Amino acid sequence: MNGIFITFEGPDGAGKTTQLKKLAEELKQQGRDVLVTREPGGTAISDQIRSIILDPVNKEMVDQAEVLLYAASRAQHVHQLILPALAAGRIVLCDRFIDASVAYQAYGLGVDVDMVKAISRYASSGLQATRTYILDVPVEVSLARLHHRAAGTGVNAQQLDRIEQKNVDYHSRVREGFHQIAADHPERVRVVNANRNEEEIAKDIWTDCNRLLEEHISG
Ligand SMILES: Nc1ncnc2c1ncn2[C@@H]1O[C@H](COP(=O)(O)OP(=O)(O)OP(=O)(O)O)[C@@H](O)[C@H]1O
Ligand SMILES: Cc1cn([C@H]2C[C@H](O)[C@@H](COP(=O)(O)O)O2)c(=O)[nH]c1=O
Repeated sequence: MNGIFITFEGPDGAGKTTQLKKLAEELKQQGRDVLVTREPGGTAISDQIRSIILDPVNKEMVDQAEVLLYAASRAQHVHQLILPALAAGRIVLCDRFIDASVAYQAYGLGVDVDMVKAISRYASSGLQATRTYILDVPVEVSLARLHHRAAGTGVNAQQLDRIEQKNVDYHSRVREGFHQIAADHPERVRVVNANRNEEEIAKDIWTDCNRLLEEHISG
């Protein structure tokens, strides 16, 4: 694996996609070969699984099915898209990865953490991110951003996806999960205060990413 795998994590509406796009633009301006992708999704099969997972109609989905569907989507994504891109030396920027399963399914739903990690490891054949940016904001802020974005596109609260519609307690547990992940993996994870304006956040990520790229080249 010659490429670099960078993931963006954080609660729904924290601003991950906004920051991922900004970083992708900066890297492309440097002439780097960048692949932007997301989970669940990234391939045709993974996107079909995404539709099932997030469809608000599927309210009766049991926790086991949810864990396995995210893992199935990830398995296809990793093997069909991410690993070949990394083997070709590309920089892969992924909107969510295994940490999301740990935060949402383990901490959010209460599924056993080691079980979620083991299933994720199997799905991804042990692939780990080189660097993970966790965008951290209070839950009220991320949910307000989410609703504001939805309103801007004419989407009402009932039309939010199945996970976004979960209650504040659930989203608070997810945020705690991300904090625990950061504490467990200080070498890989950078927590970014996302309760600031977009440019300040982007500057911090860019500074860290540049350092990472230099280490990668010299190492
Ligand atoms: N720093 C910021 N300050 C205020 N608003 C922001 C900031 N960053 C992003 N937003 C806005 O918040 C909304 C959510 O941003 P974005 O889609 O990037 O979040 P996300 O974390 O990718 O969401 P999701 O979890 O649903 O994928 C958008 O309307 C975006 O324009
Ligand atoms: C990978 C992954 C994602 N989720 C959740 C997190 C979000 O609520 C949705 C994805 O929607 P987004 O708008 O693309 O962020 O799915 C999860 O619960 N578990 C996972 O492994």
